[in-house]
Amino acid sequence: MTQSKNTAKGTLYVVSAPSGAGKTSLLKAVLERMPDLKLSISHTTRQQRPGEVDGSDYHFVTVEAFKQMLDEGSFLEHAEVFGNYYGTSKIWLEQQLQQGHDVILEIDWQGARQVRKLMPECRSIFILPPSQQELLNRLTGRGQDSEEVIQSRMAAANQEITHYDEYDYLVINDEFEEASHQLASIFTARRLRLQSQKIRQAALINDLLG
Ligand SMILES: Nc1ncnc2c1ncn2[C@@H]1O[C@H](COP(=O)(O)OP(=O)(O)OP(=O)(O)O)[C@@H](O)[C@H]1O
Ligand SMILES: Nc1nc2c(ncn2[C@@H]2O[C@H](COP(=O)(O)O)[C@@H](O)[C@H]2O)c(=O)[nH]1
Repeated sequence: MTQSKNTAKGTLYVVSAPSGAGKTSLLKAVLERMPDLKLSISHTTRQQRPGEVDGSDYHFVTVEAFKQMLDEGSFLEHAEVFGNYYGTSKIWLEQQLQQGHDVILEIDWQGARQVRKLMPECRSIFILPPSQQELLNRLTGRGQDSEEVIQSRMAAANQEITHYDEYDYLVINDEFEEASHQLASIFTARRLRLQSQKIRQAALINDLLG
């Protein structure tokens, strides 16, 4: 049986949240449970944080290299966030989706808007912290940003949060385990759709049907 072009494709997910809300930590926990999900690694001009690995957390590039990639049309979307450039590589993403992988983009609301316009079939998820005070606690507790950077991220959080209702799903990251289960359940539910199961479970279904 030949699969139609559309059904063979993976699902694209866009995940956004104010800085410090916990999206990286939550996605890491979900990926441990669902290792076949693919997380896109963005290019950024921001400074590498202690403990971050080039090519794993981000592709850290110079402003010149970023602008060259932009001129060459290498990015699906890009944005300036907190004074640095961030972008999603187009080629890698297209290959993964074409091969049927589900891919997650961890990007800001500006990038999410661009992706929704280009790929309206994507599904988007917004993550909120339980309160402003807890967001500040998390940014401070992470211990990786200066006081000045933390203050600018708190100010930007108010702006980012106003965009929550542009997304398909909303997860409140209060208790970590519960939020990570909720996030995982979004990916799982989509995989259980009949059209998706017909592809994923083709061998089993064929066997049962005889
Ligand atoms: N539910 C939670 N309860 C308590 N602490 C949390 C929770 N979720 C995440 N954290 C902590 O909050 C801090 C910020 O989390 P994380 O780095 O994942 O945020 P982020 O949204 O990815 O931020 P950024 O956009 O700046 O990368 C980390 O120290 C993380 O361990
Ligand atoms: N539009 C895009 N936004 C991105 C991308 N990669 C990350 N981000 C967002 O930037 C901020 C800051 O992240 P940080 O790791 O420097 O704290 C956060 O909101 C990310 O979601 C991207 O490729 N495009």
